[in-house]
Parts: sequence; structure tokens; C-alpha cells
Amino acid sequence: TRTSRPQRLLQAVCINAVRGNPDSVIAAIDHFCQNQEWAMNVGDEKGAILDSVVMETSPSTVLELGTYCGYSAVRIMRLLPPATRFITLEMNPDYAAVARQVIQHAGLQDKVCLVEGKSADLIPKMADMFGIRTFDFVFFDHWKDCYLPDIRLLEDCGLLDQGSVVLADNVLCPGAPEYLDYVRSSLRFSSRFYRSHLEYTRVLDGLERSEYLGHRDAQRD
Ligand SMILES: Cc1cc(-c2n[nH]c(CCNC(=O)c3cc(-c4ccc(F)cc4)cc(O)c3O)n2)ccn1
Ligand SMILES: [Mg+2]
Repeated sequence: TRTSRPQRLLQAVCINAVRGNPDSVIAAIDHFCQNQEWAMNVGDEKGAILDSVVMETSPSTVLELGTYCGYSAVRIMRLLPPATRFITLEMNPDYAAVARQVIQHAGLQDKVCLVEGKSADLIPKMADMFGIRTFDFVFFDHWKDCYLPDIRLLEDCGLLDQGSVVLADNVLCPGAPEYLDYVRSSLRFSSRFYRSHLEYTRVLDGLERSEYLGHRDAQRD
């Protein structure tokens, strides 16, 4: 059977990227998506915003929802020290298989823990499975209609601490309107929008950065 798009993306990484060099893996994927086939990686424009938010947060525990081919896992982990705990959840086994090889090509396989399954099933097991109490940084890049239930689930499971940062991709395209309303109206979050574009296109998109202010109650009316 024909190869899948993730498999063709992986092939481009194997051919064009230098093993053990995360920046060359990122460049190879961006070149493939700009010149051969569009794919739903966060991309270079939004990726630069992701880099800056990661660096200013300098987290020691990171959760990513939606690994896809591992592009943002490589982007995030190339910036952080080896002691950082990084967990990424992917529910599609074919995506996960490609992501493992992309992450390995970047030489980051020892720093990344990729878990297969649904976010709603795995989030409540984070503490038991990994001995992680709270996440300093969470990157939402999974199903857009899961953003709202999953940020509520993170709160309910006590996985966010005062100062924890949740960065959400695609809040305009494909869009996560209910999620935006929630984080922007909640007294428990301080949110700001980073205007950008859908990866490899001119379509408007952006990232929403929401900082957890602690366990307060009430909504802004
Ligand atoms: C653990 C867990 C993981 C998942 C999960 N794993 N992998 C994903 C993929 C999610 N990503 C997207 O759907 C996505 C789509 C677009 C897009 C597509 C088509 C267009 F025309 C315009 C834009 C652009 C993007 O940047 C995206 O990130 N979900 C789901 C549940 N539980
Ligand atoms: Mg995305």
C-alpha cells in the first residue's frame, strides 16, 4: 500500500536531517511541509512563539497533548535540560510510530516519554503512572473539541499549580471557541493571544497562553 503522509515526512527527515541534530530535523520537516506536502505540525512561525514561551517558563515538567509526528516535542525538548520531565500523549498509533522515529533521529529519545491513548483516559493517570504532581507547562495541540474538557480535567486532577502555563495551538484555525471563552472569562487564568498563521499558510491562526492563578472560585460575570 501507499505510504502515509507521516511516513513520507519521516522519510524526508531521514534523508535531509543530521542524526542527533534537532535543529536539522525541524528544518527538514518545515522544508517538506512548505515544498512537498502540508502537514499539521505547529510549524516555524508559531514554533518560534512556542520556543519563546517555553524559554520564559523554563519548565521542569512538561505535558504535550497531540504528538502527531513529534515536531513540537523536538522543538520543546531541544530547549530544555536533560532532567526535564516531558510527557507527550498521542492516540493514533501510526502517528506515534512515526513520532518515535523522528524524536530518535533528533537524538532526544531519552528525554521524551510518548504515551499512546486518549487524553481524557490518560490525564487522570498522570500522577500514578509518572509520579508527577503538577505540570509547569502544558502544550495543547490535540483534538480542538478536547481543549475545554481537558483543561477542566487538568484542574480537577490538581495537575496545575499557581504559575503553570497552558499554551494552546489552533485557537482560531481549526478553532477552539468554547475553550477561548472559558480561559478568558475564568478568574483562575490570566490569558493572552499570540496572533500568527496556520502552519505553512497565510490563514489567520494563533496561540493562547493561559497562566493558572491558583485554586480560586467564581467566574467573571
Ligand atoms: C491524547 C490525544 C491525542 C489526540 C490527537 N493526537 N493528534 C491529534 C491531532 C490534532 N491536531 C489537529 O487536528 C490539527 C489540525 C489542523 C488543521 C487541519 C486541517 C485544516 F484544514 C486546518 C488545520 C492544524 C493543526 O495545527 C492541528 O494541530 N489529536 C486526540 C485525543 N487525545
Ligand atoms: Mg496544531
